[in-house]
Amino acid sequence: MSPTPVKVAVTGAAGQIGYSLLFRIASGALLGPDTPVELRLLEITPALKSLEGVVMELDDCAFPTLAKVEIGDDAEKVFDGVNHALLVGARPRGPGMERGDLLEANGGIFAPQGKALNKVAADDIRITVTGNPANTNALIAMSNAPDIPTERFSALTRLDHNRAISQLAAKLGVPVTDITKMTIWGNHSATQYPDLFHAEVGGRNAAEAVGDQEWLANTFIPTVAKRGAAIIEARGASSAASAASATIDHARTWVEGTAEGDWVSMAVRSDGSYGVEEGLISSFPVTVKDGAWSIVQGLDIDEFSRGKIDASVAEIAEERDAVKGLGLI
Ligand SMILES: NC(=O)c1ccc[n+]([C@@H]2O[C@H](COP(=O)([O-])OP(=O)(O)OC[C@H]3O[C@@H](n4cnc5c(N)ncnc54)[C@H](O)[C@@H]3O)[C@@H](O)[C@H]2O)c1
Ligand SMILES: O=C(O)C[C@H](O)C(=O)O
Repeated sequence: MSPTPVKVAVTGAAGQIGYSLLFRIASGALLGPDTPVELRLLEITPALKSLEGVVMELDDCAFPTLAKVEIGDDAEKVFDGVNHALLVGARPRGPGMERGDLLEANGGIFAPQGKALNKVAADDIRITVTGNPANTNALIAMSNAPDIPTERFSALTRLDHNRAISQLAAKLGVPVTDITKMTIWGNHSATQYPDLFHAEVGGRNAAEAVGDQEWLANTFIPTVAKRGAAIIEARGASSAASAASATIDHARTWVEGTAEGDWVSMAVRSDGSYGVEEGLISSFPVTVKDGAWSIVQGLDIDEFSRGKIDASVAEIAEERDAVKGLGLI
């Protein structure tokens, strides 16, 4: 095992996602069985007692890869020297709420956290925002961390990506491992666009394999895009274990890279690719190599896809304008 632990910060560590995420990270699911991990857990003061209980449980697992756990309510202390920051802590959506309702409540969390990361994180810091509205929270954190390269900020659309793979696999009766090149474009919200025109099933174009535009437009897309709401409706609480799992998938791909001939979905700062306004945090198909992501270039976007991407990006721009109005960026 390598001697120096990798420092992984998790915010909202006493929450629902945290309760699944921490045990996965500690057991090596993020960085593998040979890399010790030091967990740095940030919570608000009233949640620290509950977090102490979670730490007792982490201790009781005796994970060989867990080198140390530190907890606290001071972002500058918790983020000191961290290599990965998984920003989960935010107020989740309740029944009937849209993600936009969360902008103000959660925006105030991500500006100070961006500032703290800017001040004390390690030089190789990589930041993944899971807390909603994830794209805009990532923009807020990024805008408040001028010394951290913008490509180190990302927001989670891997859960949507995984949901899209799962729905497609079920429709075609194939294993999820047959599906490659899935893309989620745009916002982690109901406007997101899960794209089957570039996905492949066993090497064959997915939209052609489905051969049913009606299903694609009126079942597949809304099922994936509204899955978060369906889970809230069914569970009375937002997705947690699947969100934690996707957060691990996202951060692990960032470390390990994408498989040859495949890509993943990540919400990252747009460089203007595919007509997405530069500077917005939007989901794209990306490949990852040596710890750096690149937006997949050269995909043909037809009129149907263009309309869907534009609608979701327009929503991200509206959120950007709203947080600008609130002085958060
Ligand atoms: N991007 C995605 O795919 C995805 C999926 C599921 C959930 N989410 C979002 O993740 C977030 C967390 O969900 P959850 O179910 O774990 O919620 P939760 O309410 O169970 O936990 C959130 C935790 O964050 C903590 N917190 C609040 N403000 C904080 C701050 N300033 N610093 C540190 N911690 C803080 C709270 O005390 C709480 O323990 C929500 O915003 C939810 O909507 C995103
Ligand atoms: O939809 C939500 O508010 C929760 C989460 O973002 C999800 O997609 O499950």
